[in-house]
Amino acid sequence: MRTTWVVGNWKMNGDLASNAALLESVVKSIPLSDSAKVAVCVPFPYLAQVQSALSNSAVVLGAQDVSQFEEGAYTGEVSAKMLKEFGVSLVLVGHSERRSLFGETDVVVAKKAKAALDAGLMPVVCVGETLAEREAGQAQAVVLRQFSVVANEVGAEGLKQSILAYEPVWAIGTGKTATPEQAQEVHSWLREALLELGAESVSMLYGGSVKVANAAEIFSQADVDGGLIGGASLVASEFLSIAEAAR
Ligand SMILES: O=C[C@H](O)COP(=O)(O)O
Repeated sequence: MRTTWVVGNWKMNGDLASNAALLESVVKSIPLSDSAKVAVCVPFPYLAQVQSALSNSAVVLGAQDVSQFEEGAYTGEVSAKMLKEFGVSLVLVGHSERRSLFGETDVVVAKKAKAALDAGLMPVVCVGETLAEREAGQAQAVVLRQFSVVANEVGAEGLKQSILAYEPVWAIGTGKTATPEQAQEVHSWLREALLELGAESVSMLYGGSVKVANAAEIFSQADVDGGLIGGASLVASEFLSIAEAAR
């Protein structure tokens, strides 16, 4: 039985006042026992604020990145152990913005997933092709390469403690969503790869311009187990309606 997740990624947005208002609306509307799990991945400086706002709620606290290193002279880095101390349960690794803007390679992403797992965090491993790669017919090769580097690092047991997220780079923040069929096709490639490793129960999310209008149809695809939501996670009513669509 796969778990359905709706994970909000605030990216580099928010401030103390708007976070408080957003969380108040989200927390009061998410039932303590829910068929879909809801999480928010927030910027590091707000972890303490959000941890406190989410106490006694079913909403799970997540971060957007984690260091591949455990501890030491790594200026600017935040370790998995530090995230744990603030009640973080899951962490995004390999988001396309980290890969393209901050030079994270497949190997670095895999090490981050391993560091998260070693500290007892659930990595949300993001994969996805660019428009140029899709147009060159390379989507399958790219996504499976990104997946397999992580799989080799963490093994089947590590994958079973992880979530996968397929985010076509061309659909992120562009308003251009993959069609439900395009999303399902990529998810089916990944599901097959998971099956070969005996890890087919891993939840797989779709991300990229998910909105209230398209969420239900995307989530109804056979291999889609919810969504990774960027822009729409900053508006309580939209995020809550998307969570509703996942139930
Ligand atoms: O992590 C979330 C994704 O990058 C999707 O962002 P978006 O919903 O704003 O397109």
